[in-house]
Amino acid sequence: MSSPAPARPRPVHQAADLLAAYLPGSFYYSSARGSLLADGVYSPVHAAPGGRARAAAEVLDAALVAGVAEPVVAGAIGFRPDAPSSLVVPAVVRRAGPPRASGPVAPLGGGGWSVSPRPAPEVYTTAVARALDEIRDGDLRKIVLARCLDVTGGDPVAVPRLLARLVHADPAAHAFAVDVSAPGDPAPRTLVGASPELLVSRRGRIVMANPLAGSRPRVADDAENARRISDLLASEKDRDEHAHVAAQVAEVLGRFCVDLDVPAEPEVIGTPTMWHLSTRISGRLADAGDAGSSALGLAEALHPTPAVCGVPTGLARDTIAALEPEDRGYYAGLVGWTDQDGDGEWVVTIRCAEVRDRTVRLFAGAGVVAGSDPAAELAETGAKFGTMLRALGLEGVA
Ligand SMILES: C=C(O[C@H]1C=CC=C(C(=O)O)[C@@H]1O)C(=O)O
Repeated sequence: MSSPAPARPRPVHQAADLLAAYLPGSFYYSSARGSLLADGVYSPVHAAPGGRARAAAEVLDAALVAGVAEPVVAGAIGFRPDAPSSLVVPAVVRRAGPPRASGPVAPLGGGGWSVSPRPAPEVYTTAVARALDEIRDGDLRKIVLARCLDVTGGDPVAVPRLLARLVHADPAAHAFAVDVSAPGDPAPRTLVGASPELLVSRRGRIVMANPLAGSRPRVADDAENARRISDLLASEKDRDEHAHVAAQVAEVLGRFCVDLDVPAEPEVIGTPTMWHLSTRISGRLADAGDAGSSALGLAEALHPTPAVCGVPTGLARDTIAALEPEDRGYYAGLVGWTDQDGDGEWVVTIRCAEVRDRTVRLFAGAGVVAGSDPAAELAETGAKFGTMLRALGLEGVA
């Protein structure tokens, strides 16, 4: 019978070195909690939705016995229940502190970019109008409708530089790069982004979530930003959109936690491109020993929140399938990591893009409730593309 390998001292790494060491094929994740770079595959984790946390716990146990130092399960899970996932226990994991602001990272170069919205803007606004009809006439109360922007350059996209520009633009964001290539793909595919939305994090018994919904674009002028923040806080429509998400996240975490703290009022948080209504929810796990309450188990229980799907969930998911012509793939899913203690961090896969060779497919969605305006939702999704467009050096094209 094999026995666990003896513990080795954890090597010390700098966050900047991990970012510099990232290459396509690696898994990179950083946030205010720390940075993680993982390489190679000890074992993939294959399981159906709802069974991933248990499967992950089993593979982590096996990895520990086989001598993988401080193993984690890392990767991404797509939006739909039948969407692909790319979860692995990597062979080597390096960790460091949170990234810090660095000097500017040089632009990607290349030039000759072409930009195509998918679907055409008027198809998106028509879908929003149809969703509003469904809300008025039926049981749908909220739905998030998304669209894409395909950006193609003259040369293969330098994913490490794109990731470094995202981290530099907002070191506090949940930045990620995950290999999501599937067998038979003609070129490797990488999911890359900087999400502001913490789906769930777990540290020991303490669980946190930060649902977001309700948005205004951020601008350069301080006085105008102050106006937008007070307008957002006062907007019935945005508060309604937000309340659906906060309530569902609190309800799900309430099944796992004691002492759940749910602030009664949302606050506003900012990214370099957007302002959002935000609720920071925290709780203490009742049973921290069960695989179902690992960070991945909690993330699976929470997904999809009404920040990316809607209310009621099943009807919203069906309506999204009927109204969105492009497949979401990994967009609006979850990305993150969980370790053998069940600790970890998972974020909602937004403000992201899938890179394949010379093409970058950006995704953005907007919550639709009674009172939404199709043209305003189109503009909001355009502003949300800003995170990735800035990193590509293409600000203002959407
Ligand atoms: C679905 C997205 O954002 C979500 C998160 C924050 C605010 C949102 C909103 O105001 O609609 C969305 O629910 C996206 O960026 O693609």
